[in-house]
Amino acid sequence: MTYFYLDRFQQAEFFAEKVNELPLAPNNLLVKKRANEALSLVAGKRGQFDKAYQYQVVANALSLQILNEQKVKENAYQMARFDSVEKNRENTSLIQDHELLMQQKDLFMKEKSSSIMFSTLLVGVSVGLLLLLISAWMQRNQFMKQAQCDGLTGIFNRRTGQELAENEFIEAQTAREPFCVLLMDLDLFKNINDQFGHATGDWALKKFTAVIAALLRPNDIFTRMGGEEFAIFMPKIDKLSAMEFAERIRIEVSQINTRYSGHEFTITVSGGVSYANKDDLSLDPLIQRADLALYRAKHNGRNCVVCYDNSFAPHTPSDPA
Ligand SMILES: Nc1nc2c(ncn2[C@@H]2O[C@H](COP(=O)(O)OP(=O)(O)OP(=O)(O)O)[C@@H](O)[C@H]2O)c(=O)[nH]1
Repeated sequence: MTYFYLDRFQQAEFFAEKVNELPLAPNNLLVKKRANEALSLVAGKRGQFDKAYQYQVVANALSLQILNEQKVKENAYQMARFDSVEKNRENTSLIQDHELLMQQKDLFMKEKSSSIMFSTLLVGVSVGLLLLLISAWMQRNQFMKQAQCDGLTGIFNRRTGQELAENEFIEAQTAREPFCVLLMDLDLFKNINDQFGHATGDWALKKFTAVIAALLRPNDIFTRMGGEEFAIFMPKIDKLSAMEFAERIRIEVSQINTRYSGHEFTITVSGGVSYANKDDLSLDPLIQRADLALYRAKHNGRNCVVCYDNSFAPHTPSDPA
C-alpha cells in the first residue's frame, strides 16, 4: 500500500502479488486482504476496472473470512469463559458438598464416640452392680454358713443340725420309715488337752470330724453338739445298720494316725445309738435315749458302742422293734 501511495504501482503490484501467493492460512488473511485491496487500487489506476473489481471482491471475501475467523475466536473465547465459569461453579459446589460431607462425618463420629462412651458406662455400671451382687451373695452365704456351722470343724452346729434332723425325723415318722441317732463323745479328751495342749486337742477334733465325714451317706446329718460331743442323725436306717455304722466309725477313729499333730497318742470314741418308736413325737426322746446308751458305753469302759433297749428304762413305752 505504501508503494501505491508513493505512486510506485509496479513495486506495489509486485509485492502484492507475492503476498497473494501465500497460502490461505488464518495468519495470512489480513495481509492477503490488504494485498488484494492494493492490487485492486493499482488495477483501478491503470483503468483495468474489471480486474480491480475482481481484486476488490477477493479482498471483501477475505474481509468476510477474517470477520468469521474473529467471530469463531470470540465464540471460542466466550465458550472457554463460560466453561471456566461453569467449572468454577462446579468446583465451588463440590467444595461445599465436601464441607457438608466432612461436617456430617464429624457429627457421625461425635455421635459414635458418645454412643461408645454411653455403652462403656452402661457395661461398667452393670459389671459393678453384678460384682456388688455377687459379693453380697457370697457374704450372705458366708454369714449363713457361719451361723449354721461350727467354726472349728465346719460341720453343722447343734441348733442347725437338730433343726434339720427334726424335719427329717417328722418326714420319716409320717412315712413310717426308720430313723436312728448316734451320739458320740471322744474318750478322755481332757487328757489330750492336758498332755499335748489345746491346739493338739483342736487338731484331734478336726481329724475326727474329717474321718467321719468321709463315711457319711448323703442323708446323714453330722452335728457338733458341743465340746467333744457329736451326733449323727440318720434317716431311713434301721438300728442294726446304725450299730454297724457306729462300730465302723469307732474302729476308724481308733486307727487315726496322730503323728501329723506332732504327738503320738490314741483317739477313741464312745457311742450311743437310739432308734425311733412309733410313739415318738419329736427328736428329743431319741436324743435322750442315745445319751443314756452313750452313758452306758462310757460306763462299760469307753471305746465301744451301745444301742439303747428297754432294759435301760423298764417303764418306757413298748419297743416295737
Ligand atoms: N481343744 C479343745 N478342747 C475342747 C473343746 N471343747 C471342749 N474341749 C475340752 O474337752 C474336754 C472334755 O472333758 P470331759 O468333759 O472331762 O470329758 P473327757 O475328758 O472326754 O472324759 P470322758 O468324756 O469321760 O471320756 C474338756 O477339757 C474341754 O476343755 C475344743 O473345742 N477344743
